[in-house]
Amino acid sequence: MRLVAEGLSARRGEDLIFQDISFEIAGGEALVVTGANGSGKSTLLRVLAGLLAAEAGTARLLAAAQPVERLAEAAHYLGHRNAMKRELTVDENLTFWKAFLGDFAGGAGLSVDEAADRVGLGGIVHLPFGTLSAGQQRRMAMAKLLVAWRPVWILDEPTAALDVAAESMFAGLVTAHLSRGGIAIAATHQPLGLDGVRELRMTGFTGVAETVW
Ligand SMILES: Nc1ncnc2c1ncn2[C@@H]1O[C@H](COP(=O)(O)OP(=O)(O)OP(=O)(O)O)[C@@H](O)[C@H]1O
Repeated sequence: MRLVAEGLSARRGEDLIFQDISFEIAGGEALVVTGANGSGKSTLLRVLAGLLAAEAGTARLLAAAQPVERLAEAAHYLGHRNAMKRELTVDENLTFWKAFLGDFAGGAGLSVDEAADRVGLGGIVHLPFGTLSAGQQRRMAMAKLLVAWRPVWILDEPTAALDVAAESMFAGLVTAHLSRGGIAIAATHQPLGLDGVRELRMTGFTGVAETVW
């Protein structure tokens, strides 16, 4: 499996945020996206996740398991927000995501209870998500990655609000995902505690006039 991005450019409003970004990631590899605030990390991840149209370029997953029309079909996206309903319990939220996302070919997600155990929160799946601490909420959002098998993980600041123990737990989740042949792309200001990770450094391109193209 390979994720191939070629000539990606993106615009927010009138502004060109970045241009001509190309990279290739094989199964089992991770790419960390770094750069200053506003340099376009989240924008790039949103383009990869299919949430924002690219101005130019393509991102494709070449997978042996099944033909992939859109990268988003094979990807989990964990954004700044946790994408959980506050008034539903942890169990109800994760059960929804498990059914909604389904499994991509070549793998199977964990049960809700197993996923909660894996993020160290096994005893509290009956609680409304909104009653959890910020760090617990983030851990539960990570459990979403585990309940449905998707080979590509797209992660925006995944370890914000996590304590040191949770950071190392998360590094373990990503390492296990890579060892299953998965791919991880993470924007971060903090080291993720992963070995041998490639870096894509965003330098920013905001405010450049269209005529510069
Ligand atoms: N919805 C939007 N409309 C217009 N401009 C936007 C929008 N969202 C982001 N931008 C602009 O796009 C640029 C890149 O933002 P982006 O969130 O991708 O950066 P980032 O590298 O992820 O930043 P941070 O490290 O602060 O999270 C910024 O100049 C931002 O102001």
